[in-house]
Amino acid sequence: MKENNMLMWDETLFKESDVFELDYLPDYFPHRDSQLNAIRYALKPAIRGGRPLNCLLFGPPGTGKTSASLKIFDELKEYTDKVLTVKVNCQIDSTRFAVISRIYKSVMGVAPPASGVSFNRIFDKLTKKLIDVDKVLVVVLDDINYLFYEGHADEVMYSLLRAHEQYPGSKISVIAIVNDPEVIYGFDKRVSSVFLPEEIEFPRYELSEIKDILDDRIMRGFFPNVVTDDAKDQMANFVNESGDLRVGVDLLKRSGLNAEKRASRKVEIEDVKKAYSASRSLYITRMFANLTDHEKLIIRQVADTKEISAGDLYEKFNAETNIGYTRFYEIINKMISAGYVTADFSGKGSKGRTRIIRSAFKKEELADLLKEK
Ligand SMILES: Nc1ncnc2c1ncn2[C@@H]1O[C@H](COP(=O)(O)OP(=O)(O)OP(=O)(O)O)[C@@H](O)[C@H]1O
Repeated sequence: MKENNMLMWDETLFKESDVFELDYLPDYFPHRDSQLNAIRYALKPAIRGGRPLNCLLFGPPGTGKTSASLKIFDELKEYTDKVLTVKVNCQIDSTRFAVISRIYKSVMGVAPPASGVSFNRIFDKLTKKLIDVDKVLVVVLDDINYLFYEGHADEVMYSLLRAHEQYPGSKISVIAIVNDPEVIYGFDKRVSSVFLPEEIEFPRYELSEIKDILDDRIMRGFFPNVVTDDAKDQMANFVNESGDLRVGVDLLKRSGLNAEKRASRKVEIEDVKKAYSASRSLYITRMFANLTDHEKLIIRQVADTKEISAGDLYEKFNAETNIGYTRFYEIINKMISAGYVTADFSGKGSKGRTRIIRSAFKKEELADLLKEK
């Protein structure tokens, strides 16, 4: 009898669609043991009621920084009730008042009044509560770079990290999450002298690691044998272009939905290819939002050409910004290590070997983002 490859109306390929949601915290969290151990070590003093060490988790997008901290929070809560944990998404809460309101709400169980009350009043109530109940507070400031844009980073960090000076007995520590570790050089001295974080790097995942993580998600999320081997390989190769696991999780979901749309019982390579442009544009939009204006300009200048020598690019960049060679090289090297541009040596240059820079993005992929600038 011929196998029925068509899906009935009430059938689905998804066994557990929650595992493809971005806030899903996976049980299986491989290839991050050293990072998880480093966070455990930093938070250990909290178990004895002490103030934990501060941490700086850094690495490219989608490398598990947020998930790793949340997993350790879960572990910690199983161990002790001495610790309160809060995650603040600084892209959403990007002012001192917003950050403290978020923490207040989590600790007190109610939001502070939206107006007519000062930061100091709220902070005062919050810290007194922590002292009263004798709890340690660990705050994750996710995407902390967003606090710098309007100049709130120092005030937020200062308030949290020096709280014990004003309120003896309060114990607050911070886990700052960021793509680019250079962010710590942006803090003012009063903050950097107390932040002194454990720096924990989250490197890009390798292809074999991506495959391993995606396989586990497929096993949990889809019914058996739904995703073909070709489709799996295609997905892993796509994710490997950016190294961003978030693209992978999104790709799995969209590919499954594409297959269902065709009423197919299998997720095939065509479903993955069709899904990829939406998943990739999600990645590019997020990547772009995290760049400084100078970095955006370089990305645009490289994408405008098929390829450009490093010297010519410097001249174009310098003409618009007046920025010198050393800083230009720092920015370009950062863009290379993030994988946003590539650099190959060519034998051609008039002064010997020259670096040829190419964009990792097509001009069209950036067009909408660049229009906003
Ligand atoms: N080692 C891993 N095992 C399983 N899933 C992972 C792993 N690393 C990342 N993921 C998944 O990838 C997605 C992105 O992870 P996460 O948000 O923790 O990354 P991030 O480094 O904090 O990203 P960003 O810098 O963009 O905020 C999540 O859905 C997460 O479940």
